[in-house]
Amino acid sequence: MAVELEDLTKTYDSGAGVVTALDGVTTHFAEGTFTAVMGPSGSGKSTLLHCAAGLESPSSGAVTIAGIRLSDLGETALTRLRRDRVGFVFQDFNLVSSLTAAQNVALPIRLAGRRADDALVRAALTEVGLGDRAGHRPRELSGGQQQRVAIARALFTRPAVLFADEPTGALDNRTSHQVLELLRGLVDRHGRTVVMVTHDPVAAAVADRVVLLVDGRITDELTGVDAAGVADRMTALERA
Ligand SMILES: Nc1ncnc2c1ncn2[C@@H]1O[C@H](COP(=O)(O)OP(=O)(O)OP(=O)(O)O)[C@@H](O)[C@H]1O
Repeated sequence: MAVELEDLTKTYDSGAGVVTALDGVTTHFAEGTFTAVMGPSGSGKSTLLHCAAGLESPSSGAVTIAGIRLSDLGETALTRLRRDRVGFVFQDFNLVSSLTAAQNVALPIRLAGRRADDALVRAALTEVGLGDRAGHRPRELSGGQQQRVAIARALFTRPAVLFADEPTGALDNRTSHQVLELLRGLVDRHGRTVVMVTHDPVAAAVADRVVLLVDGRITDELTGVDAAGVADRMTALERA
């Protein structure tokens, strides 16, 4: 199993009182599968992704990535696991504007004090269809191409799972489609594991499974549905 979540809770104690962002989430993400996480605004989607990726620690419950229980790790081991076993992409790409695509892909490895092999960097860019853009800086690339560089960077260490928080949120329909096709292909052809938060039923329908979150709880799971089916379910949820 790539990722297992066991009775996860997460509460935030802000000035205005305690907010329960996750309220007993148990699920798993199998290797070589593509899962979409959907739900109304504030339902806990980003919190779920951050806890599952080890970016935030849950208030209770357990996260296991590739058989390693995160709560068993000290700070150094957790940092290493996050760097080597977890990939993360964001809505706004988070590339360094002064660096080329190749340098962006190599950056996490270099920050870890290691050398990134040029041929491997080029292979990572080729895997996302950008083998000929290695020397381009982000401003010389389209939004979709920038997101593909971010995906190449996230996958460079061959992580057990790629988490994506609204990866197509800043892209137009056509470019979104290309990024979703890429993610689908990474799962189908390379056996990667992808977990993606999205608001878009069209994006969710590309996944194998759609997990629906409401008020920090998983209320439903859909498989084999098209975009209209996902949209209908979301509309029903919002009316409920
Ligand atoms: N750092 C924080 N401090 C306090 N409350 C927080 C914090 N992060 C999230 N929350 C609260 O936890 C709940 C879940 O937030 P989360 O961002 O996970 O939802 P979401 O489903 O990703 O929302 P959206 O679709 O709007 O991005 C919300 O009520 C939010 O206000």
